[in-house]
Amino acid sequence: MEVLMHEMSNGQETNAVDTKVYTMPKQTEKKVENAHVEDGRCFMESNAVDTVDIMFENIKYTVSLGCKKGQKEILHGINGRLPAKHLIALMGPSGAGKSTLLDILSGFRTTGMDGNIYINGHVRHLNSFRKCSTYITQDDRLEALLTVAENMTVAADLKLPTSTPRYEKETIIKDILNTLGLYEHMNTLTEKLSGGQRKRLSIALELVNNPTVMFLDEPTTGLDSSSCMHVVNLLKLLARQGRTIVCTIHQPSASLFQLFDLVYVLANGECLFHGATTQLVSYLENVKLPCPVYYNPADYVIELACGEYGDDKIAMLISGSKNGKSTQWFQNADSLVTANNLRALHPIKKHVNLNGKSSLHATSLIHQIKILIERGFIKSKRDTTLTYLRIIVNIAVGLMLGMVFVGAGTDGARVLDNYNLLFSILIHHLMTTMMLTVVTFPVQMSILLKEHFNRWYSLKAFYTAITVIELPISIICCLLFTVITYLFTCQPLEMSRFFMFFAISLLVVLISQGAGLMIGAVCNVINGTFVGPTLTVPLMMFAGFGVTLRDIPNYLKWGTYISFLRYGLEGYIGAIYGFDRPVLFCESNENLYCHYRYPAKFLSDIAMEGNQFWNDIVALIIILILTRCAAYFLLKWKIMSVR
Ligand SMILES: Nc1ncnc2c1ncn2[C@@H]1O[C@H](COP(=O)(O)OP(=O)(O)OP(=O)(O)O)[C@@H](O)[C@H]1O
Repeated sequence: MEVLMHEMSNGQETNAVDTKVYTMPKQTEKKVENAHVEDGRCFMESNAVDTVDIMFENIKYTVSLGCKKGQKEILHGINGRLPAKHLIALMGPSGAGKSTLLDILSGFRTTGMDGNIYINGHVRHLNSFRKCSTYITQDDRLEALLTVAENMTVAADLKLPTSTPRYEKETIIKDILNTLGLYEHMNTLTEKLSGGQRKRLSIALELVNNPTVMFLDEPTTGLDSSSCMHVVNLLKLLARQGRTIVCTIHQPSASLFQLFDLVYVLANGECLFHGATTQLVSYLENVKLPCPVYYNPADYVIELACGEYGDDKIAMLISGSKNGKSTQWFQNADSLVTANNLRALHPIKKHVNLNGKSSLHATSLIHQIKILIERGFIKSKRDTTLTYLRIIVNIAVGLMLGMVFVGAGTDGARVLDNYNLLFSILIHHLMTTMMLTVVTFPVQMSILLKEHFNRWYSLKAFYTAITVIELPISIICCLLFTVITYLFTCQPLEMSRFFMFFAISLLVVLISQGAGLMIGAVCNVINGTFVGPTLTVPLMMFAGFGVTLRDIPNYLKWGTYISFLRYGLEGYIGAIYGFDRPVLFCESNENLYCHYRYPAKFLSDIAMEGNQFWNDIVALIIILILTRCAAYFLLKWKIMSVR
């Protein structure tokens, strides 16, 4: 990995292309409480950082409020400067626009945005910027069933080039965990970590590829004061190492506030103050709104921003900061590097392909799939709900159906019972698989959004991996269920019929998963649990449940062609009663009239043909491909739409 290193010594920066060991300046090291810095060295000593200075000008952000409701401007032409090696706080009351600004600066949101963002004096090129930046969301979107070390290894395997030797990856992981005080929790499952540890793990994961710019949305929310100090101290340490660190924060205590180098105060999408934390009190005096003695300036400025002292005060602050344009209140305002000088210091590297998307990820598609599959299998092994419960439910329901419909498969007098059984089997496969996906996918979706944005892997890799991971467990559950119901209910003991039956079941399971993914990609859990079962009713009707296919009105016939349950049912009927099945033995009423002794009679009554099996298989395969493709494109759309 070819990177430029900025060696720092006591705040002075010199460019160096070598990989010299960076020793923390003793003063800084002392200040950073609890930071685990081994022998005064830190993990990024060999992963040099090219510093990034961010400027933004006249940023406006507008959202559409929906059909005929017009638009709403959330950010109103704000400006600012986020210099390298600074820890910057975005502050403001709830709804001020902090998260929106963070999303825009990080490139997470692009639609509806107007204005200019410059990176080291150059107009921001989003893909290039994303390569050197990372976004840590407020909620910790972590793989709960992996240990800290496993999570870190996955991150290293995905975010570092495949050419990086294993020992180097391990050294990086160890150093990061040491620095963030997580080394002793390496083998702890992530779900067992405390809130503060989880927050630190979120940061640790994103540090693996040594990003130059870090955006953090409320990293201290939900933490006690000591954990808050710990996290912010760590961020300060990381900033001192050459990074630009921007985080939103609600209302910091005085001690927490003074840890930040710069603060950017927002109210109603406008800037009230942009400058050094140490300058806030002077600024307030300057605009004739002096901070009361013994008052936390952070609290006071938030009260002003909330309008507690009148809206005219907000207007005074906006004009005092020139809506963020003024850099007068920076610590060394005169020594700020101009845009021209920044451009000269950081010329665009000739080898950088600004239009290329190919190098957005550090590893190849195949490698990403491999790592994600490995991660998926570890999760499946540990997830008793998803894996063991699925197996148990399939065995239990299989046994129940088997006992209720025992012997129905051979008895000519119970053909209708058997027909109901086949329907029940279809509904079981549909509901258990689809609803499981609908309920569990949103959790995966939130992790996907974070990891995909932070360039861990492509959507193709994620989608391929989840498809592959599901396959073995789906096959096992489906096989167990099929064997139990097939044997208990005495379906024809012919290998070919059994496998035909199993093939139909498996295809229905896989299609139901695809349908669950489609719903899960678009809906949240609540909407999904409503939409899923609601959609099954027409699917059942079009399959011939309660109404024979012949009796469905012509204008609704199209439904029978798209209902995969129809092909499933027809396939089952073909496997059980088709292919010239001999005359059935009427066990329960041997001496009486047995209406469906001849399978052909039954097929004619339900308006199905017994020889359609292969057509049904082809139709199911086509529907499977279509649902899987649709789920992929819906996921892609979802990812784009949240931005
Ligand atoms: N898509 C949207 N549609 C309508 N309004 C939106 C949308 N996104 C954000 N807003 C509004 O923009 C304003 C700023 O939201 P934002 O989440 O940035 O605030 P915030 O300062 O981060 O608040 P908090 O601290 O409570 O998270 C809020 O009033 C919010 O309701």
